[in-house]
Amino acid sequence: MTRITGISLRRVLDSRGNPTVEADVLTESGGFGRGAAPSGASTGEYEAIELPANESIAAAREHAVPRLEGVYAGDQRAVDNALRAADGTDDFSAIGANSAVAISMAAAKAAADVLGAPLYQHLGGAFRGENFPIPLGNVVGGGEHAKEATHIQEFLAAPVGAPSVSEAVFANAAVHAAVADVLDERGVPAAKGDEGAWAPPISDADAFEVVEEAVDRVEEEVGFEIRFGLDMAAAELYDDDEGAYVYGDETKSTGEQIDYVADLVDEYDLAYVEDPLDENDYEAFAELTDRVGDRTLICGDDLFVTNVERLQDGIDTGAANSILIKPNQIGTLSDAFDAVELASRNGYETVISHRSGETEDTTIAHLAVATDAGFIKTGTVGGERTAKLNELVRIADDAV
Ligand SMILES: C=C(OP(=O)(O)O)C(=O)O
Ligand SMILES: [Mg+2]
Repeated sequence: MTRITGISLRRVLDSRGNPTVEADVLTESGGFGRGAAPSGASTGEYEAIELPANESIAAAREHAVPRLEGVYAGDQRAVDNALRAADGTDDFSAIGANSAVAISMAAAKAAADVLGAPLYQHLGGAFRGENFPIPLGNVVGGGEHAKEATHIQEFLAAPVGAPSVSEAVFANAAVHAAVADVLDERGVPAAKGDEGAWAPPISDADAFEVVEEAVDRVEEEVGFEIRFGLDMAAAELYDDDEGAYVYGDETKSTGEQIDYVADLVDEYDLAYVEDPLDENDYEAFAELTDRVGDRTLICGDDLFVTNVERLQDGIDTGAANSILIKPNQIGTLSDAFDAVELASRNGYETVISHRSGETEDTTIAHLAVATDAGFIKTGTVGGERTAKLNELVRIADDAV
């Protein structure tokens, strides 16, 4: 029933207005699935390769589509193995991770369609957990996502005490609105960055104050615990030649960066810190995790790039206690699942994530529920972000 009979690939717009790959998968019994690739701006050095959309589409049409016809979409590993075989490299540099992930997600949706199950149920199976992920909501940001804003890439609301997904999602939106109020009261104008977070021209130190104030206001209003966290995207701050982290005119050695982050964790009771150190520095990650890993999540994004080999290195060295999962970093849903499984087996928390360039695709909301992930990071406002957040609300409401 789920045998693939056709795959169409096309260029569509992503949220930055750049071309990205969309895939449609059809099965012999009329099943249909559509997936679209997201795209990063602060990409990790070890990610699978995204090709220009038209090149990726041409290569996938030539090498992947003929191999996939006849494969069962319901057998996700067979689909993803066929994608890997068609590509022939270990980083999807031949057909592009953008076509690969779009097809991988579209096949999963086509199979779910045939089976008459919601995607999270198809991916997670009958015995998936009953938990829902806590959404981490980007409310202030800069770095590679906005010019003339904070050096730290993302300040993320974390509604850890929310009684439901819906209340968590609305709490993050309220923090986003409260940040606008606090900035307004301080006379700070703010545009928005790539993910819809406010991108004010203020120092990182001021941003901590603004976000703390906004979180406190909303916490009081909703009556449950809201903390916040960061994505420091420190590989973008790290200068190899200087051997230091560069914050405008200031620099910090690796030791100073570890002290800085450890102090921030304690001063602001941070729930989460993603990529606090350079993507090549497992040792520094391990030192920081040793210091604060008992009271916060130290998450590897650029460090692990959803790659089981890099995650295993992290497990072996004690680097981080959590992993960001971005399917397009590795190219297929099977690879993303393998990373989740290895993480879970070793006590690492999993955070399913969007990219800064997104589409209306909602696969990651289903993936987060299917894998019983503790968190999902998919923005706060903006159509390409609310597409996932609203899908999460629908899943919780059993209305997909
Ligand atoms: C979502 C992120 O940004 P990008 O997609 O630009 O890598 C991130 O770094 O976690
Ligand atoms: Mg990141």
